[in-house]
Amino acid sequence: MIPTRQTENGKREVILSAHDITVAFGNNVVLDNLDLDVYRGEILGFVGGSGTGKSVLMRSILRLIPRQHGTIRILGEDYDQVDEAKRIELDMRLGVLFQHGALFSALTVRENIQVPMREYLDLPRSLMDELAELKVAMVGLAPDAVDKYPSELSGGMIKRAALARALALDPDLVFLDEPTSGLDPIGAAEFDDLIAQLRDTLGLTVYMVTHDLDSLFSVCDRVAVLGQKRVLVEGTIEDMLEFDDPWVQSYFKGKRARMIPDRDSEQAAKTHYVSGTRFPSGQKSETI
Ligand SMILES: Nc1ncnc2c1ncn2[C@@H]1O[C@H](COP(=O)(O)OP(=O)(O)OP(=O)(O)O)[C@@H](O)[C@H]1O
Repeated sequence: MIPTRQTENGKREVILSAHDITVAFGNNVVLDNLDLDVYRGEILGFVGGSGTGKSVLMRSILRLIPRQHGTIRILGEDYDQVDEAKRIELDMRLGVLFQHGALFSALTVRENIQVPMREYLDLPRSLMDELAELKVAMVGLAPDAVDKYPSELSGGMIKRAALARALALDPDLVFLDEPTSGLDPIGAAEFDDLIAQLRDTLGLTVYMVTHDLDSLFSVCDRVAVLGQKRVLVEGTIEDMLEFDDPWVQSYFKGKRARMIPDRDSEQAAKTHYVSGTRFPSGQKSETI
């Protein structure tokens, strides 16, 4: 089931729309007239070969790098056409988790989470403290993690703390750049579960750049594949498996791929997996 909010005419609400996006660095055209829609309440997995431009697209959407052409609409508003006040309002609707967490090492978890609050809001310190503690609980960290420095945290805890910071302003849409990279299989599966839980409880929309097949199979409602400088195909995992393209076929059906668990039935719990991949949390390793 894809939990999406419907607009009044019954259509799924597009929360982010990238249209006709072209990004080039000198003569190196990385994205060429790319189109992509993200729907409210979904987890979209964004995949593609190394160097195809996944990070470039994410950074372009976030206006961290310029584009030559194209329109970005967030919550129906054209990012380039709105006034400064509206742009700030839209920025507050977005949260970002960069690839290695990117926490400020000189700040505690509490202070890291409060960075966006200080930037965008004018709140009393006691309220910011309460909010930081709430976010820490929300991402499944122990209460005492709030006053630790990043150097005192494990890799998985850093990802959670960075997610807590991305959630600091209660965004509608979060961008996650390879959130499970560097985590062990159990930590990665737990992180996937957390993302799915936040989608279900907060109605969060998630744009996730990933190489992690397990995340794609277990939590993504939809997948988009970047190739040939554009979105080559988008749809369900089943759509990917049927799509006639050598890269897509080898990615989703290759040695590292596995059977699709039936996510809507109890059979999922019994699904056997190809050796070498990780398992949804709560399942024991079982190989065929
Ligand atoms: N700031 C930049 N200046 C010049 N070229 C860049 C810049 N950022 C990215 N590129 C180029 O854009 C292309 C796409 O890079 P990008 O980092 O988006 O790939 P990716 O799909 O995220 O790869 P990976 O999966 O390996 O992280 C590469 O050829 C890269 O060298």
